[in-house]
Amino acid sequence: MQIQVVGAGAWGTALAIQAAQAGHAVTLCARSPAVAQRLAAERVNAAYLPGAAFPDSLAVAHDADKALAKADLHIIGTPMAGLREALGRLPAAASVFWLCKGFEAGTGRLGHEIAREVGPQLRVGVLSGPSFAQEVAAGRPTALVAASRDEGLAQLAVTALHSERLRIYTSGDPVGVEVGGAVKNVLAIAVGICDGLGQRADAPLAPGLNARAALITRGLAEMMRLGLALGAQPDTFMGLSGLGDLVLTATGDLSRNRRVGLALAQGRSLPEVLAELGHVAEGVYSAPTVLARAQALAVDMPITAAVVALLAGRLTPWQAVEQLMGRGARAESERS
Ligand SMILES: NC(=O)c1ccc[n+]([C@@H]2O[C@H](COP(=O)([O-])OP(=O)(O)OC[C@H]3O[C@@H](n4cnc5c(N)ncnc54)[C@H](O)[C@@H]3O)[C@@H](O)[C@H]2O)c1
Ligand SMILES: O=P(O)(O)OC[C@H](O)CO
Repeated sequence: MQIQVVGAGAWGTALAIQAAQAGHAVTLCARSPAVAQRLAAERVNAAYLPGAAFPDSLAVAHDADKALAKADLHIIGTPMAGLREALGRLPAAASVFWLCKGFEAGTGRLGHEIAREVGPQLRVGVLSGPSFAQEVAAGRPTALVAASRDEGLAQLAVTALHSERLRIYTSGDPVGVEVGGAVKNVLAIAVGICDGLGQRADAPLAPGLNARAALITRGLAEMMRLGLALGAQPDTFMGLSGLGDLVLTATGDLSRNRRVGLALAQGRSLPEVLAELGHVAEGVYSAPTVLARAQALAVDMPITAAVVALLAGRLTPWQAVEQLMGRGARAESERS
């Protein structure tokens, strides 16, 4: 297969390497000609994925390269903020998967909603699941889910990427997979804040491991409530893109979203933390849109609401703990 990967960040680069190792003709497209030139010369993406050498079969190009219109499969590895533009540049009936996890800031759209607006004839799907780019690039065992309403397209992702090191499961519920990927990032910030407070020597009454487990579990309940209101299937949230990715991102220190939360708990400012991160932390940009969509559907998301207020500087980490712990009692299984 001819595969085009647009977006040469950590994740786009890792999957381009995987697909090339699986024997496909892969072109990794960087945003600027200068970056494309550097990647082609150095054969490694030192800025975003150091240490992962490019296989010989991996070509590098600049986005505008016309030859890329011929690809059998397009993979968009930009952050959510670049998805609309990247979709808009594809041929009308192209087959495409995106890797970004979030709601579009401003419009509040999920990827499949953007695709419906930008390219109604596109064959579309989302690839998600618990996956740190560094581990995938190093060939460490990983499982992902390729979700599309077009079963043939989901199988195309299997053909492109499935291997002994990277299992690709299929799903017919792109809405559930997208909601899981977007909301887990916000929850990972919350768990990072919780764990960060727990690490502070000056805080004997800080939240600990019990609180972390409670946040993950009640966060999953929030994710499901929003997903069901948006038309997702409940089982999806127990799968790789729901519970699986939530556990990985909330507890794994490779997570950028978790690291944002850990740093905020140490009293650092958000702009300072983001400047140091050097990579995208989608939860920061998605949190307000997750909350806005939840509110429009009368879905209660108290953890998300606390993260939004905290990121906006309206709440301190300690006040967020007090606010969440001070809520009235309720049944565990309440659906709204
Ligand atoms: N890194 C991971 O482990 C991982 C795993 C699974 C999913 N994801 C998701 O994949 C997406 C990309 O993440 P990443 O880790 O590769 O990001 P990254 O921060 O490593 O790289 C981002 C890349 O996108 C480019 N970029 C930034 N803004 C852009 C825009 N508006 N339009 C086009 N390109 C833009 C940057 O130049 C850079 O090449 C995110 O939505 C992330 O949540 C990441
Ligand atoms: O580093 P994060 O927090 O963006 O998470 C990366 C992946 O989404 C984990 O599956």
